[in-house]
Order: sequence, then structure tokens, then C-alpha cells
Amino acid sequence: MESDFTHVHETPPPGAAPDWTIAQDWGAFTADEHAMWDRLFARQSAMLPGRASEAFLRGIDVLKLEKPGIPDYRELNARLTDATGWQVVAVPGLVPDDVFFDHLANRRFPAGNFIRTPQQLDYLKEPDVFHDVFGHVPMLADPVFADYMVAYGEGGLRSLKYDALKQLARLYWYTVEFGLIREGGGLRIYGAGIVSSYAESVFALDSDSPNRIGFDLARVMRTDYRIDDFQQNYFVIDSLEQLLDVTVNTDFAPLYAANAALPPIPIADILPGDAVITRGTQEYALAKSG
Ligand SMILES: C[C@H](O)[C@H](O)[C@H]1CNc2nc(N)[nH]c(=O)c2N1
Ligand SMILES: N[C@@H](Cc1ccccc1)C(=O)O
Ligand SMILES: [Fe+2]
Repeated sequence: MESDFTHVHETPPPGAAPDWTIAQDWGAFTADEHAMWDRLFARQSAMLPGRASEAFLRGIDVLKLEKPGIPDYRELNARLTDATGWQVVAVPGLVPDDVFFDHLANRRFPAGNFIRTPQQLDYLKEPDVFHDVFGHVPMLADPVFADYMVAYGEGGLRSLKYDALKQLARLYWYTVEFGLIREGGGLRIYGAGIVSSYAESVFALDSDSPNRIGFDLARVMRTDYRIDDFQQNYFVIDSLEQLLDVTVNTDFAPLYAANAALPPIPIADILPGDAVITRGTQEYALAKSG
């Protein structure tokens, strides 16, 4: 998951290329860092069958992510490129928005080249290699989702021309990071921010606290989100094909303009036009707000 503040200075840190990439230097990861990956992988992969979308589970399999240790991108990218032409590139952390979008538009997924400490086990502010590679990369092995991510990158670069970054970031947040999908007669998870979190993988499907609302493009692009706690809303797509078709075949420019003239939708609100799957109690968020 990415945080709200991204680098405002445009120059890459020392040792990084102009596109902010660095060598993964896989040999430099310590036994403890590999052990942290294995601990996180074991916990998530034990609880995701039946919860994560089939596309996600297929990606884990195709990319052989069950192999112990932090994946070596030389091996991972050979499989990923075979599947959809994507590759993972190492970056030191959050990169500027335009740099991020350009990578996606060129089928390069930027992954943080560090792993969380035991103290950060259940939450950290910046995306580490576990969130990025375990959370995001399996979906990039799915051809439809892989095409969505390229289109998103291109759309991101376009959104900067309309000063509509915030609207586009909401689309990313409610799909790529925290998306749910109808599957097998129920709901499954495809969002990376959920699958990389044990607690939210339970909360997103089982809790009666959050709203679960059928995906609607214009509505999602107006809806604020949390960056520091479980989501109060989850949006549900019918299929990855639906997500790709709707976003690629809609010209966002008129949407950007229309939404800019309207106030953001408060996080927990449900609108009359919403396709409501769960009208949440928001008890979790209310309890946390004290
Ligand atoms: C969409 C928006 O630009 C978003 O915050 C980007 C910014 N920079 C990033 N940088 C990295 N490395 N990873 C990310 O997920 C993001 N997200
Ligand atoms: N259709 C969007 C581009 C886009 C495609 C797919 C995902 C997100 C954005 C536009 O007109 O800008
Ligand atoms: Fe993320």
C-alpha cells in the first residue's frame, strides 16, 4: 500500500538511477530478512485459500513464490515476463507520482527493497518488499489485471495534465490496494493492501463494520479513504474484465471535470444510488475514533 505523501523532491536518492530504480542486490539480504519473508508468507498463504481471488492464488503458483526467502528478481522476472511481460524493479521506497506511473505504463512494478522489522509486523507506513511482491505481483501474472495496471499507469500520466491525481489515486486505492471481487457465489480479495495484511484479510470479508458497495467508477473517484487503518468501505467488482473494460473504455476527462465540481464523498456515507452489499455498522472505526 502506498502512503499519501510521496516524494516532493524530484531527484533520486544517491545510488538510484534517474528512474529511481536500484539493484536488488539479492545477495545482501540477511538470513533474518529472509526469515521475516518466510514468516509473513507462511501466515498469509495459510489463510488465503478461499479468501483471495483465484487469480491471486494462480499467480502465487505460476511465479513459484512458495520458494523460501525473499524472491530473487532474476528468477522471479523470468517467470513474470513469460506470463505477462511485466517485471519487478527494486526502488528505495516511495517514488514520485510521475515516476511511478511511467514504470507501470512500461510494465515495470516498483517494489520497496527492504523488509519490515518484527516491530512493524502488522503495520508499516511505506510499502516493503513483502507488501509489494507478495501483495501486488501475483495479480500481475494475470493477463487481464496486467493490462489494467498498464492502462492505469498511462491514465496516471494523463491525470497529471488534468490535475486529477487525487481522483485517480482513489481508483487505485479501491481496486489495486483494497479491491474485492465477486467469485464463486461470494466475495474474494484481490487488493494487495488486504492480502498482505493478516488482520485485514479477515476484516475485509468477515466483519459487519465496513460498507461493501458494488464498484461504480465515478463514485469511487469521489470517495475518500483511510491510509492508517482498516478501510471503512470496500468496492466490489464483478470481474477483472469488467474493471479493465470500464476504465479503459471511459474517457476520464469529463469525469475529472464533473467530480471536481462536487465535494468528496465522506468515507462512511452510503449514497442512494449505491449497489449496497453490506451496509456497515462502522463499529470498528467508531471504537477506534474514541
Ligand atoms: C498513485 C500515487 O501516485 C501513489 O501514491 C504512488 C506514489 N509512489 C509510489 N511509490 C512506490 N514505490 N510505490 C507505490 O505504491 C507508490 N504509489
Ligand atoms: N480511461 C482513462 C485511463 C485509465 C485506464 C485504466 C485505468 C485508469 C485510467 C482516461 O481516460 O484517462
Ligand atoms: Fe501497494
